[in-house]
Amino acid sequence: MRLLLASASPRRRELLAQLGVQFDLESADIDETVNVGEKPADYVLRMAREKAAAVAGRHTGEALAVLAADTSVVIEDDVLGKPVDHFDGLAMLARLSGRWHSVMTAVCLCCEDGQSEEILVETRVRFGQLTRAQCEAYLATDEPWDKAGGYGIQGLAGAFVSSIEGSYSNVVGLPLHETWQLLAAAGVTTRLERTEDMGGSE
Ligand SMILES: Cc1cn([C@H]2C[C@H](O)[C@@H](COP(=O)(O)OP(=O)(O)OP(=O)(O)O)O2)c(=O)[nH]c1=O
Repeated sequence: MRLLLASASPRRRELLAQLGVQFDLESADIDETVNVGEKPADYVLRMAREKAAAVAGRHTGEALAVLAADTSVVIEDDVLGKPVDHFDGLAMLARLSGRWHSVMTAVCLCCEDGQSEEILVETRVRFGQLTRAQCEAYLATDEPWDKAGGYGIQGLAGAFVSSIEGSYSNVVGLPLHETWQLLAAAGVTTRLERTEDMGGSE
């Protein structure tokens, strides 16, 4: 079955490729506004579902599965999306400094029969105490702007992280273990289900 990744995120593309699965890319353009009173977990699940549905809707009747995901940084039940400007980015880093927060990624897989499966994965992340100068130095790079919470654990901001509990790939945008399980349950084979190359490496 053909697999489409409904994403413009280079991180998601790289993570899905890590599973050794064949896929094509098509980005979904949806409204990412948080509804009034909406819980963070409900929000990320809705976003992943809407991204998958937007792309699946362009391919009705075709034999394919659509995978989409959404990642948000959550602190005190507030969803931190991508910073809109310097002050927003500074406020986010100041809020995360010296504290634990959650990174939630929801993954939705829409199959050709109209069925969809969703998962929500939460990783706890703690930042060490950051000075204003360190935050400013980070904001002077191009890392924060396309990332939830205004940081990328896979880049310079990896140095901000003093502890992590849970999946690392989930923070980067796609929880590999859970996505593998979701794909396998839907019959989408990854490199880990193929045995034809085994046995020749002694
Ligand atoms: C917290 C964190 C987020 N991120 C990224 C993952 C996501 O790409 C982005 C969160 O925004 P998303 O809206 O989840 O994704 P996106 O807009 O980049 O891509 P698309 O919707 O097309 O799939 O933040 C990191 O790369 N590293 C991190 O440490």
